[in-house]
Amino acid sequence: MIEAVGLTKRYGAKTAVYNLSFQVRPGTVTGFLGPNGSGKSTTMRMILGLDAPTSGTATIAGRPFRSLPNAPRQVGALLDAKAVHGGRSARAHLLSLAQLSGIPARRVDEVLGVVGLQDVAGRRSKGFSLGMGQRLGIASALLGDPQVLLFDEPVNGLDPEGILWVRNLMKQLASEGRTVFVSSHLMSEMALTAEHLIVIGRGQLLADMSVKDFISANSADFARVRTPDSEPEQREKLTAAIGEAGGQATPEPDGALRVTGLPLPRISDLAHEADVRLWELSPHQASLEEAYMRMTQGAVDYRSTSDPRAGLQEVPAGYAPPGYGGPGVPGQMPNPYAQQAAGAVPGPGYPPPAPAQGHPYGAPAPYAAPHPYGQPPAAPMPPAAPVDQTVPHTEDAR
Ligand SMILES: Nc1ncnc2c1ncn2[C@@H]1O[C@H](COP(=O)(O)OP(=O)(O)OP(=O)(O)O)[C@@H](O)[C@H]1O
Repeated sequence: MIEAVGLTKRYGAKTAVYNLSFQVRPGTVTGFLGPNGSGKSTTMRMILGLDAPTSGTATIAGRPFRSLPNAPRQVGALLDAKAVHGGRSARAHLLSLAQLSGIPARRVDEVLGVVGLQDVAGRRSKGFSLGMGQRLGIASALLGDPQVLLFDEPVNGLDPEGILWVRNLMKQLASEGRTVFVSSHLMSEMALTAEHLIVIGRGQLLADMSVKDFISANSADFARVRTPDSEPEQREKLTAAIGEAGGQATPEPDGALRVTGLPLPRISDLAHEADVRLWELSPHQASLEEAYMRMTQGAVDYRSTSDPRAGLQEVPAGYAPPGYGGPGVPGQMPNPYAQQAAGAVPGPGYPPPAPAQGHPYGAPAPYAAPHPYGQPPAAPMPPAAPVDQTVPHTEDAR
């Protein structure tokens, strides 16, 4: 299990991560979502001991990464697929990692097979495509047959077949009881891959819940209702009738109404009673992408001037307040730190910097594993051989 408790990271005046607490449990794929610059990579780096938290802790199996015995056998990560010596072949790269971590050389060919790079294993990695580089990175992460895996944007640059392969691999790894924590910008992909989500915005926790609950909590099923475009008074009449009946009707950018709080038959009856003709009355269930955009619309740092979110409804109270104080979302999976998050309410611009807390492990160590390439993993990944106890622990190997 991965656990973050009160994790905070400041870079000078910039607060990249603030008071983040969550758990990533084994046996499921947990997606890590957040807009650009929201602190996902920083969080992953802190979990992997590559960055020292300003305050708070990040542990794996109860220990900080750097104090894990034989960390490369327990934790595998893909942070930056380009973190490979381009002059080395894929096999040589993996062999050097294996040797530094006391992993038997035969494991290299096993993971090359798992990621589908066996035919190009002798080629220098600088000639690899983005997707091949991703596969090599995934191979590095799998090398130690770890129980805990972190992947930062693993499908970056992959073609549809590669994306499907990564999806199957993540699910398979989780089904083997491993802890799989994966960040992605691709919501549709995350909806198909992850069962659980941790969503952050501007470094703070916005949600910690199942994909299903996230969608229903943030999409609040609604009806799309359309009245004749040329008769705006019909729309106004219906809006008033819906309001009197206890529903909410808000205009959509295309002129339709988004109605919540009333079932479809009731809306139909109200329209009939008000003598309003309907051109459309349809149920709507939001996608993960839509739910995500609603949840994070207040937490986006970088936004185009023609942002399609402009037309989205306000986030309901208690979902993503300006200060991102806490989840407070119906159906949310219990987060043991919810109380803490709810109490934080740091407001715009984050709270004043807390006194820096020395990190016991000093400077970052390189751990970034490169990426993979390959066919769908038909068979479970072969286990690595037992650890060779004669090899000294080299946790900084990666
Ligand atoms: N070494 C650093 N020095 C200063 N600021 C940093 C550093 N690393 C990250 N940041 C800042 O911290 C914030 C969070 O960055 P981070 O890369 O963790 O976000 P992210 O969610 O991974 O973004 P993306 O989805 O775009 O990769 C950003 O504003 C970023 O500019």
